[in-house]
Amino acid sequence: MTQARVQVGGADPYDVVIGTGVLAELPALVGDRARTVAVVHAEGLPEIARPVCGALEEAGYTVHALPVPDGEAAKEVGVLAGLWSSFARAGMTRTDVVVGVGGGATTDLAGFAAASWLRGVRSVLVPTTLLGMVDAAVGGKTGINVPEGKNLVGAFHPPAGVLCDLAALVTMPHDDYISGLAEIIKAGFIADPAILDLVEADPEGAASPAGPHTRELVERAIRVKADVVSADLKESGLREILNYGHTLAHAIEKAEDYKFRHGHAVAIGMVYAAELARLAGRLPADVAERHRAVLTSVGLPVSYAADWPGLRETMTIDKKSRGATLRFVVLDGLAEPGRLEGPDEDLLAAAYREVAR
Ligand SMILES: NC(=O)c1ccc[n+]([C@@H]2O[C@H](COP(=O)([O-])OP(=O)(O)OC[C@H]3O[C@@H](n4cnc5c(N)ncnc54)[C@H](O)[C@@H]3O)[C@@H](O)[C@H]2O)c1
Ligand SMILES: O=C(O)C(=O)C[C@@H](O)[C@H](O)[C@H](O)COP(=O)(O)O
Ligand SMILES: [Zn+2]
Repeated sequence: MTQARVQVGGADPYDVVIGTGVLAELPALVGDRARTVAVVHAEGLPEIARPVCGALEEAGYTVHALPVPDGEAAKEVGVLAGLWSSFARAGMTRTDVVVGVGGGATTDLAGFAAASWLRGVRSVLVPTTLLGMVDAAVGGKTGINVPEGKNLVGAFHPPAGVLCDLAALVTMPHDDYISGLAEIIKAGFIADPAILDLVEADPEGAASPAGPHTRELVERAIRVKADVVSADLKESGLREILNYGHTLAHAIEKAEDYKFRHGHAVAIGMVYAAELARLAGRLPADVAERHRAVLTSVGLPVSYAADWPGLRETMTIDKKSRGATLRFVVLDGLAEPGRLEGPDEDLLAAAYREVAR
């Protein structure tokens, strides 16, 4: 299978390589200044880390495989502190490299460990989930959760490269695969409606790594993300569009003690954002309804009913807020993202009723 390459621009450009056999590029990305490489991976997935460690050992590096808890449990300060200790014991210097292998939670943690160790060492990311490939590993957002909220501690620290081996997707649990589709569909609504057409034409195919359009969906979503972060790495404006649906999503994840899949929360959050825009008279009803239809067609949730005051309170600390002003990414039409600033409380609650019904 041929490989595709998407360049991410900015001060330190890098490539996202998509295909099979991509690990052959790993030693070149780690580079010849490094001696030691820390390979951070989920403890339940040693088989995923093995070829990565093997490729590095064969290239002559001293490799330390560092298992961390599976999934979201990795994004905790105690786990990060454990990695710092491991880096110290491994004698990791500024020319050494961190490689993150796994889902978005693992690469978010590994990226932040690299960003914070010695004030920043090189990282290379090898995402092994759909969500990791199309979103988490691309763009340089790294971080961990704290009890007060999702991703509240982190850094912008772009990797030196991202290697997406599509063969990894076949072992993914179905619900985690579907979770990744939510971010692909997000890319469709904010920038590339051809994604929505592909999913709608064959929802069953879209929901499987063996589907006929998997590669195209992955590539299109990566291109959307790469274009945006190339223009605005540090989220001073444009990059906020990638946060579509995330204001409520992150509040749901916190309310569910981070046990709710990220993409599932984003699906509900996008329906909420669409309802906000519809009720504000900015988005036609059929586009709002299209959110429900396309998300439901692949098995994603579109409703959620829990304590509204609690969710509302959590949303206050969203990173897009400025002072006391809550700000949402909304759509004024398909692929026409805008902002809704300081919506009144009645509107916020009314949109939530549409999600909770
Ligand atoms: N940094 C960013 O820009 C960004 C963007 C989107 C999401 N995220 C973050 O990404 C995380 C979600 O990522 P995710 O959906 O990959 O979840 P995840 O990292 O929790 O992985 C989901 C599950 O899949 C398992 N897994 C990973 N690869 C596998 C494979 N090939 N085969 C079988 N099982 C495999 C993992 O062990 C885990 O149990 C969230 O923390 C979210 O906040 C970050
Ligand atoms: O890359 C971005 O920018 C995004 O917002 C992508 C999101 O899908 C992702 O979940 C991100 O981690 C959320 O960022 P946060 O700044 O709201 O924590
Ligand atoms: Zn997300």
